Amino acid sequence: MSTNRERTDTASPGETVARWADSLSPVEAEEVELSEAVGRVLAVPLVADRDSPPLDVSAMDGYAVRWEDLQNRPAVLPVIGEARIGQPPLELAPHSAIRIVTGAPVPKGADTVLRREWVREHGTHIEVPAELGVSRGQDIRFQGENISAGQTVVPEGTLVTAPILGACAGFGHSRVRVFRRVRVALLVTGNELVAVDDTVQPWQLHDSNSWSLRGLLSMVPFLELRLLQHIPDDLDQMVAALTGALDQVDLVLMTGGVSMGDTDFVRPALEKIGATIVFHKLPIRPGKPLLGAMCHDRPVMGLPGNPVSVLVTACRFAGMVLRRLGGISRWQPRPTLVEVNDPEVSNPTLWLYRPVRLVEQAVAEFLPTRGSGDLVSAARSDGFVEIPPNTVGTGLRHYFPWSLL
Ligand SMILES: Nc1nc2c(c(=O)[nH]1)N[C@H]1C(S)=C(S)[C@@H](COP(=O)(O)OP(=O)(O)OC[C@H]3O[C@@H](n4cnc5c(N)ncnc54)[C@H](O)[C@@H]3O)O[C@H]1N2
Ligand code: MOO
Repeated sequence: MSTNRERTDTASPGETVARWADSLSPVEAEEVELSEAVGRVLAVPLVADRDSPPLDVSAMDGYAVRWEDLQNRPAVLPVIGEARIGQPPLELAPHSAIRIVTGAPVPKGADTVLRREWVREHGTHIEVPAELGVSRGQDIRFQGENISAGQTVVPEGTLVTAPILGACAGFGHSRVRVFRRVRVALLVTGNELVAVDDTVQPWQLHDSNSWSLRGLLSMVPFLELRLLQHIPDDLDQMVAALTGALDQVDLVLMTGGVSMGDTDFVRPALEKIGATIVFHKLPIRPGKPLLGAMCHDRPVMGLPGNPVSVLVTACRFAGMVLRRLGGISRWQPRPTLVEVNDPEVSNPTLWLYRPVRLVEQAVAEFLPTRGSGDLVSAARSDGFVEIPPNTVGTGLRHYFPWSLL
């Protein structure tokens, strides 16, 4: 009997979720102060307000000269002035030099800068040695050589990094249009769960999934965890919690209760409130019962409750949905390749996700693991690799760190 009876196409699990993510729209945009912009996602391109550099400037401390005045060497040129940083350009008369500092505007008429260590300095004049090789334009940063006014520095959909924040300031943008933060609800299901600071009986578990997910979510600067709720395995309570959450957020993440047990109420609860199930059960291990649904126009993801399944499905699949909602244009994963030495023959039908530790650049080793309940092996790992069906032996695999970004 097929264990994947609901799957009708041959798309890989990554493609199935990517298609869904692609069908979603990013959240609305808002304008924020530059001081609030790092880690947010640009909703408009960052455009240069003027040329960069805005005029020709010196790249070195030295002397601004005319290249043609250097043609008979040794050349002796009187120093007729000093070009300072933050002051408008001076004018260079023929057969003379102007002392200049790094970043100062190149005087009108000058086309070359001589570094001071290349010439003999005599206070009122400089001597340019015969043996010096200088090209026209030497050590000048030309107006607009980085970018011209009106051109795009980075497109919309880019996460604002430190250099982008700097570029915003450099181009005079004191306020930035970004996508508003993605609002997320985390609904953790299970009667067996107790809080981390509660007494735990042998048949109970401390809720670790909400903490694993909070760890991942807290590293995403463009989201806001609006709601975190523990729900018992009860259909009515799950319906009520889901309905409440959907009113407040852009994405609902649920853990547990999504498999075949009689008390696995995630799917029945979603169906009861009119959700469309986009997929349920993907050919992956761990995390096979993963569920994606649309409810009240909002995506809901049911992550299988086992602790490693939650982490893997969040990083590999929920991350795509989150990045898409957040407005990131390159929301598809961009995993690096690592070499692994796989002692096993992989599964003929399932995509496997195995915790690994990076041992050197682009090389990873598998950690012993007892499967999807083994949070210890995940805690000792740096991330995981994806092993497609029927992939055997040593080779390059896609590596995903424990991250939603
Ligand atoms: N008959 C079948 N049974 C199961 C199948 C199947 O295909 N047929 N799939 C298995 C797979 S694979 C997974 S994964 C699990 C996922 O099931 P659920 O999403 O319904 O998860 P639960 O049953 O609620 O929990 C599974 C496991 O994880 C522990 N858990 C749950 N939540 C937390 C939490 N917040 N913190 C720590 N630990 C948690 C829970 O106690 C269970 O031990 O289903 C298999 N069964
Ligand atoms: O897919 Mo489950 O996560 O194997 O235990």
